[in-house]
Amino acid sequence: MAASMHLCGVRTSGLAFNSKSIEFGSKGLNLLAPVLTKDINHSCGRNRALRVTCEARSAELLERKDTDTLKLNRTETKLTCVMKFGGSSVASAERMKEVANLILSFPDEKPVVVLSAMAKTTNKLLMAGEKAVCCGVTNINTIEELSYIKELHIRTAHELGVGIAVISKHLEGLEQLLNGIAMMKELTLRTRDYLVSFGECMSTRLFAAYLNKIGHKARQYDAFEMGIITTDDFTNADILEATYPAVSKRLLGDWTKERAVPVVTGFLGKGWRFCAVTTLGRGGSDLTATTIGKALGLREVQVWKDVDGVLTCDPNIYGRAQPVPHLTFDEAAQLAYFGAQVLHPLSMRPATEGNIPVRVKNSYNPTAPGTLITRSRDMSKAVLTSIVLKRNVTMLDITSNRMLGQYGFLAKVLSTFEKMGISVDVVATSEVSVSLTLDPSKFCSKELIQQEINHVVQELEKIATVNLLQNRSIVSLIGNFQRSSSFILEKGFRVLRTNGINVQMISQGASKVNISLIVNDDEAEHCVKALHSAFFETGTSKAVPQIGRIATTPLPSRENLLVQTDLRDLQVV
Ligand SMILES: Nc1ncnc2c1ncn2[C@@H]1O[C@H](COP(=O)(O)OP(=O)(O)O)[C@@H](O)[C@H]1O
Ligand SMILES: N[C@@H](CC(=O)OP(=O)(O)O)C(=O)O
Repeated sequence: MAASMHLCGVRTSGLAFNSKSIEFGSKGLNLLAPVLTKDINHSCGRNRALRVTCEARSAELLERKDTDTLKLNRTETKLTCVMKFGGSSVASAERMKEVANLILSFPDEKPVVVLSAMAKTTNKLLMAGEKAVCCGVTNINTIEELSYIKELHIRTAHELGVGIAVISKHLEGLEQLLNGIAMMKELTLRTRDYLVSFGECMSTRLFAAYLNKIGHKARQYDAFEMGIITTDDFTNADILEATYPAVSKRLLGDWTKERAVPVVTGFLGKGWRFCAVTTLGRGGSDLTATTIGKALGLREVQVWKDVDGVLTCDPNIYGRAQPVPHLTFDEAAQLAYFGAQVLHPLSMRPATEGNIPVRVKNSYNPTAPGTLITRSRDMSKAVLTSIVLKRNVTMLDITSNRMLGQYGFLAKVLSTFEKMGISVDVVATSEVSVSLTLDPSKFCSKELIQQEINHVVQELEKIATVNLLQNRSIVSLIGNFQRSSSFILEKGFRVLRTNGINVQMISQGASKVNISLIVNDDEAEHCVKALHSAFFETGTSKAVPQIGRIATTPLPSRENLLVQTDLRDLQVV
């Protein structure tokens, strides 16, 4: 067996598997073996033939007990942390220079740098792609977003003094791709991912070239050639376990040979089956950062933004938002999941698994302490931590036509969503009815959202009466509900009643760090402001006047509030 094989098309010691063949390199066998079963489950789904082949080869792999295992001793690495800079932090040549200075101002840190595309680039690329579909091949150069992207990157190269050679191939490639889209008159999800990848590929090349120019050795990496292996879910791919050893081997291997700062594209990966470029969902560079942090077992992951850390609410909704000094992984994950744009919803997963602290910092204000996210924190004085708003949610009230047993009914309802690939955010049940919310932003196709919703309603109407309620918002309160739920609810509902806001559902997660309220979209911002004023601007958010527990049984009538739980940590009462 060859010592060096292809890992999803990437030349590396390890394994390659696709729908037709699976091959294993002699190096890295033991390293990859323990993770393979998880990846097989994740990726093969119901493809039985593929699963059987994968499992057979996995067993063979484990039996061989190859002694030529790579010794990737974590303690040998001098790489200390990940520093991830978002689009706002690398928006211009001037910002890139500031970021370079910032990195150099920590001489003891040996960071892996992860960058997003320059601000606005991803949106402009997507817009250019949409326009290319219908503008005709001869009119590509009239797409103003293409001109904007070219102009921005060429100007940045000049201002950094690095010459445009580092990005000229990508600029040409981008134009060719848009031509192809115009010719085909279609933009598939796969092409969309390839299209947006140009943003990160160019920002990292410019930045690495600049570091080299100022005498600080740097090496640029495309994540999809570095071992970030994902599912093939274009536009929303999930990281596979095989990523960790592959990334570790590649980065540590190179670092051992030459101490050059790795500058890695955020947001991107390589789909395991088709070997095509994938993306991790909008804001996915945070997930790249924590994935690398876990892969290398680093001391800390820093995500540098344009705000002083995670704030008590979205500053775009309410200007009086304040930084939250300390959060647990669980709190941060809930906050991100329920819509706080500041962190990617899945970014806390690798950090939690690897127990790697995450620090959210402001690249515009580096001396601000930021937010530290760790496994645990002193919760004795914590009450409410943050308020998050997720708009444009659809709510369904589903009542059984027949008096089916609750378990059978619930199973049928949920399997309808499973079959249609629609994820449910929060769910509430009583004996014969279920209420749940759907997040339209998670639907596969923006154009088909209404069609998909109508379809799901039609399916559910075969077994139930369905009431569709659109234009709802989820207002999530993140805090210490283990200790002070009665206080938060009592105070929160008083505020809502005084402000005439009607709450239509309540949801408490089993992890006891969040309660979500469903309100009308047009009342949601007012709701956030009123709650923020009451909890964060009167000095009561830190004091716990009473200790209480929330009842988790549904209230008797659907006309009343429903107490429920979100599906990810379903709590049975
Ligand atoms: N609770 C919150 N705390 C901090 N920022 C928030 C919050 N909710 C929304 N935001 C928004 O998230 C932005 C930062 O996230 P993002 O745009 O992904 O940054 P970057 O592109 O630099 O990674 C902030 O500018 C802010 O407007
Ligand atoms: N450029 C991608 C990935 C990303 O993470 O960006 P940012 O760090 O600027 O949110 C996006 O816009 O979604």
